[in-house]
Amino acid sequence: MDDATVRSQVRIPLRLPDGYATTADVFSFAGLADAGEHVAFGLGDWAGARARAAAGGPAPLVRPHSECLTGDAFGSQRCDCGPQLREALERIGATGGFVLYLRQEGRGIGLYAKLEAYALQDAGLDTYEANVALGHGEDERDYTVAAQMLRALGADRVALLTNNPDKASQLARLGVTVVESVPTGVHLSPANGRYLAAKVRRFAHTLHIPAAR
Ligand SMILES: Nc1nc2c(ncn2[C@@H]2O[C@H](COP(=O)(O)OP(=O)(O)OP(=O)(O)O)[C@@H](O)[C@H]2O)c(=O)[nH]1
Ligand SMILES: [Zn+2]
Repeated sequence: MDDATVRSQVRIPLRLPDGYATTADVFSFAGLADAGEHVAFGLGDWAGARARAAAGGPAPLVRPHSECLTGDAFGSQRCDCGPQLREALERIGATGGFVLYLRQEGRGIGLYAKLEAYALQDAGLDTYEANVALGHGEDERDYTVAAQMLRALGADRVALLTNNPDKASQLARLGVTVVESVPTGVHLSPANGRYLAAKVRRFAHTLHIPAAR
């Protein structure tokens, strides 16, 4: 795996629709393994958290978040992406760390294919079967760029904010020291129950979904 470098760093004040406000240092990169414009958001005292980790202290909290236009920007209820991103900004802001915003829309198949996969789910397939019916893998994400970004940021010993064991195992294989995986909250909506259940059943996500009443 080749090294990437930080290409630019700029400060952006953030205010979310619910009023939550914070400031992020947003990083771009040169030399990433694919052509995506992946960005890292340094939140809270990320520099202090990084320095403490380098001195053998606790590892900074990092969320590798795969892009979901419908959920992250438009509040789609079909998934849990928007609330997970919101949760990550606040939790990582409190402790200092990074959100890696990975341009892996639709678990790597792209936005148009994800919308087609939604239509197949409306016809009865689960989220993974729908990908396969479209000729894709169940989950096409490769986290090489996430490992490159962490190395470029000087933060390759991390606590991961995720329920997805594949993120932790791929990053560990890529040389990142994953001290622990910290689960996110469960963000159930009227329309995402089957989707969350499929993630638990098929890909061993560490989500404890309350039983339906
Ligand atoms: N193909 C496909 N992609 C989906 C569907 N629903 C959501 N996604 C995508 O799945 C990805 C979810 O990303 P994350 O929230 O980072 O990852 P995760 O695997 O759920 O793991 P966590 O870290 O626990 O949230 C995004 O890229 C979404 O666009 C779906 O039904 N089909
Ligand atoms: Zn989503």
